[in-house]
Amino acid sequence: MTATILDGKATRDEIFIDLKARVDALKAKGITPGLGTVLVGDDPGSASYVRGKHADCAKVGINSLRRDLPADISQAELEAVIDELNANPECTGYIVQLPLPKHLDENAALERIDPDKDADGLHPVNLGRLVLGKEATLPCTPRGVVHLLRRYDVPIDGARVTVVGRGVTIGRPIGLLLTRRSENATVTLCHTGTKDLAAEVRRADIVVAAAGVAGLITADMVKPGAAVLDVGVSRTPDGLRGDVADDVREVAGFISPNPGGVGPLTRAFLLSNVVERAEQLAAESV
Ligand SMILES: Nc1nc(=O)c2c([nH]1)NC[C@@H]1CN(c3ccc(C(=O)N[C@@H](CCC(=O)O)C(=O)O)cc3)C=[N+]21
Repeated sequence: MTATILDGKATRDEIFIDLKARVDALKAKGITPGLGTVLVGDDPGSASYVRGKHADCAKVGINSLRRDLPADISQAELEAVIDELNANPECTGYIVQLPLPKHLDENAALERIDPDKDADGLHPVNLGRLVLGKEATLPCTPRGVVHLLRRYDVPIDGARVTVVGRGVTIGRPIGLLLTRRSENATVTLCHTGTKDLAAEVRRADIVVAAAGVAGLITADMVKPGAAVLDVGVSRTPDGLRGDVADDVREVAGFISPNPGGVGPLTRAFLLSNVVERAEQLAAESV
């Protein structure tokens, strides 16, 4: 058996068609959504991700607000830029690109973002609202995972999901989405303290690999027919590698590759969060 590919780029293109129509409708009412990015320093990887986000904005008609800051900026200077975006009516939502240089206090910076402008959905207020089941801006990568599964009709209700990795962008929050009544999955969260990772992965109908360890998930660990989403990424001497070994596609029923899987959807849902916020503001102003 060869797995069906969960195609993140094709799915992203579908989402963009919908977003573009919604942005056009907002523009007809005199509202143009704007996505801000705050990039500190000149890490080539981070710069390339930020470029990608602005290229996506251009595709759907969202304005871009770029704030590119030198690596040696002080905490106070960074927070002044955050305050400016919080106050700027052109900015519907924004992100502070992570990681920040080590001398800066990342949590203090993230908490200073206006929760209503938190396009990542990673502000403590939004994560707290998600835990409480209140309306919240949802984190982009978990939204991407759920959307990709639904797009390819992978059953989620009642499924056993094993998540590998406890990072803030995906591992921690994805269980909060997948265990809502609307998804109804049973989720196990594995990490470096897990005693028998292979056994936990082998029981899963859906595996979300987000550990950032190249090739961690091997074919012998995967239940035949399972859906395997490769979300982790590592820089290796051979280039960028995902968490999922190549031969898993001979066992899995569905696989989301990396690159070309969840990554493009993370970016699409960043824009989606901005468009949703602009629609809320438009509804409030009538
Ligand atoms: N505040 C913040 N929010 C983030 O969401 C955030 C961040 N900081 N810091 C870094 C990570 C990484 N990340 C990626 C998003 C999309 C791709 C992506 O689209 N990748 C393409 C390949 C790269 C490309 O085509 O440019 C793919 O998987 O096919 C990758 C990585 C978001 N992050």
